[in-house]
Amino acid sequence: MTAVLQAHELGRRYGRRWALRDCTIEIPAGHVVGLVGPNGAGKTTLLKMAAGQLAPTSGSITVLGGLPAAGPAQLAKVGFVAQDTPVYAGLSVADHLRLGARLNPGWDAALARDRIAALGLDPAHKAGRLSGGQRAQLALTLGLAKRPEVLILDEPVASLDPLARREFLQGLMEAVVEHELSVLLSSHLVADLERTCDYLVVLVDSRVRVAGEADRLLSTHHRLTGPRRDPDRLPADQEIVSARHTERQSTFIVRTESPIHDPAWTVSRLSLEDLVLAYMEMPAEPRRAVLEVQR
Ligand SMILES: Nc1ncnc2c1ncn2[C@@H]1O[C@H](COP(=O)(O)OP(=O)(O)OP(=O)(O)O)[C@@H](O)[C@H]1O
Repeated sequence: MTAVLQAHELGRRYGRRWALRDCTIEIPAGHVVGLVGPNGAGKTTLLKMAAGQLAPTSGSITVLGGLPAAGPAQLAKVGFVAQDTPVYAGLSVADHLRLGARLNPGWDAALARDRIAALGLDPAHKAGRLSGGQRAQLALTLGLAKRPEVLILDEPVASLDPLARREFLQGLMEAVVEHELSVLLSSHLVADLERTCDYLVVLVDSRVRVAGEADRLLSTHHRLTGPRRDPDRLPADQEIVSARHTERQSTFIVRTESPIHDPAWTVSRLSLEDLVLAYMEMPAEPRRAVLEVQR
């Protein structure tokens, strides 16, 4: 199956500063992919390169096997909803749908109309008078009605309250199931991604720290708690993501494919949030660095 996004040593620099560097990644199609990382990590930079709005400084990127924005066919396959829910304040909801129909050859007018009705939005309402949540829903509707194969959403829920956030993500999940599309979505809030995403990419300081299917990441990462131990005495196949020590006790988060039999450890599973936070806190050059978990 063609990868939804494939990048090889991809990098983007602004002046002398790298916003994204050495990004080598292959994300299979058919997932809801969460791109997570703190402010300034490089999420928007990666998504804009995938959408063809920004050219790489180095390396290469393909989306569904094609170069981003390489022509009408590629443009039709990829929907992009930029940060801050881009709608035109002076245009009505109906105007937005007309514009969408004009600009997109594969426009699904029935989908757009039905979704707007289901959301209870008045087609005559000006977008500038909609709430943040309603604007986000309008932008999502435009992205979905284009009927892309992959929908890229940059921080779609950042400005929404928890209820609007949940409604937005629920609507997105329903659309994913109904239209069988892949989704790439960025957020700095892990809790949003926990319910929504089945594939995760963690970006910190312009580098990919870890990437992989959520289930697989969860089954290969463990928290070990036990008597204080030097990290160098852990088996070589246990890659250390984080280590904390008190005078008597050590707690490690490790990644390993092998079962852990050491009776000295209490082994516990991680939540996705624990896992992401551990990678966010991981120093850039840890002992036995874990850079990527890819499948
Ligand atoms: N147009 C630009 N000119 C100069 N530097 C930029 C530009 N756009 C982004 N950067 C820098 O590149 C880095 C990555 O930015 P990017 O917007 O990709 O991060 P992000 O992870 O999306 O952050 P956020 O969560 O705050 O949206 C940051 O240090 C940012 O300051």
